[in-house]
Amino acid sequence: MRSARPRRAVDTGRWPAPLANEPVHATVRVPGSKSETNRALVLAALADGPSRITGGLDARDTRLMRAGLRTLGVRIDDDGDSWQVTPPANGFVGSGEIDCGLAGTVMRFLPAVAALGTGEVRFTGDEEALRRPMGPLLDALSDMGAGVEADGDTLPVRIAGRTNLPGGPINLDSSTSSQYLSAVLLVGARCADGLDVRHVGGTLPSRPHVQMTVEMLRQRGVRIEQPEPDRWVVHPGPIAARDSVVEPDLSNAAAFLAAALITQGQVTVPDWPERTNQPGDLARDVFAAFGASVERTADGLVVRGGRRLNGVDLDLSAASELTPVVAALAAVAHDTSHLRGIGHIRGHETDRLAALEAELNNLGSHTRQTEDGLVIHPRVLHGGEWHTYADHRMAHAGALLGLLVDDVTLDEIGCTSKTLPEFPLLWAQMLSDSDDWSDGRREGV
Ligand SMILES: O=C(O)C1=C[C@@H](OP(=O)(O)O)[C@@H](O)[C@H](O)C1
Ligand SMILES: C=C(OP(=O)(O)O)C(=O)O
Repeated sequence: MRSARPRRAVDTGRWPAPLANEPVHATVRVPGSKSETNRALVLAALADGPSRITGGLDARDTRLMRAGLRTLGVRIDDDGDSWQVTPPANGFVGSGEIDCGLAGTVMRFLPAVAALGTGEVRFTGDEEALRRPMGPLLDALSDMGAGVEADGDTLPVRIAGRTNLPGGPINLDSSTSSQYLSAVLLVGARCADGLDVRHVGGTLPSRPHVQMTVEMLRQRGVRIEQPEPDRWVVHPGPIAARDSVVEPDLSNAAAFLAAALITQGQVTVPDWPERTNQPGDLARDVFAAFGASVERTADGLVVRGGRRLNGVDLDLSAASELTPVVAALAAVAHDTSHLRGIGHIRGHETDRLAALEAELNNLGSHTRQTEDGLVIHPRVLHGGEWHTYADHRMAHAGALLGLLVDDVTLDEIGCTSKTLPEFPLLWAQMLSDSDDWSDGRREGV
């Protein structure tokens, strides 16, 4: 049954970033994790029966995932806050085109699913998506026995599936994105010979995301071993259907928590999980390094900004999604910051190292790219246009600086719909809660 839930209006176009008149004091509840939602959808589609997903994120990336799975023959019934996913009775029946938008999880995970089906599927996406790397995944799928046709190492690609995809031993260089590795792990159990995959090449980024894949597979009865740090063995067998509840998106939460640091205020995010594989959880350590107080309470995770923001020296390889928000904080800190281990984010929604260098410097910062990161020398910033490059996290970074710096305007806010269509609304609510809090405080004095 489809819900009659009204569609949210999505803000698009230019967006003057609101200035914080007071330290931000707010509680912000963020919707479900993109990474967990899209894994839960894929695993439900691969499972041996119907599964229900509750609290899944409803945003562009997860809509594209649902649309793509439907193209492959999966039935998804949307019932308000939860979705019932029914795998196709006779295997995936792909013939047609799947739009990946700008979603890394869609463009990497679904070709692996299509490799198990009959027919040929064409994958395409936004203009920016056509620059994101795919080569190592395409080589891996071909080594596993799928038919792969592409002009180069990027979208568009055609995948011709096989119902008895062999799988077996493969080498895969996942140093430019952990998503290739997650993609093959997700389908490994459904291959005739299972999968024995070795990561070969430079450093594997985003290890918590790989661990998220492994644990979600294990929760569904898949036998998966890691005999060496960079080798995973997935035994062939069914993936058990399982109902699941999605955690809040901690990387999206980080943008709101960072508002406490930049304004010396306090932000609470309810339902912060005790234990999680989301790399956004590393924001707790990152914010502490900047000098904030970070505390788990019965109300959620509470972050309080300190009197000054320290410069930081951080390897963000495990949690590179946090880079734009961290870079924004670093730009207004007291000392120079070094962000390392994030060369691969040149292949994210945009080249994030180049984008951050250009946009921070445009506001008066002294920021420079290195081979694998950024060096950010704080300066007094001034207003200006902040280009978002269709990148939701660039928008978060611009909004954050706009709290402190007068006259920052984002050229396009609609890109936040990728993982958080309600970003402008939640940001405005956070500020109006803060005004209420400071009015109450004044009255109370
Ligand atoms: O598997 C996932 O859900 C993700 C893995 C990471 O990709 P990279 O390894 O390409 O950084 C992360 O940045 C992305 O936002 C989501
Ligand atoms: C890199 C990101 O997204 P994607 O899933 O498209 O790779 C991100 O959300 O920061």
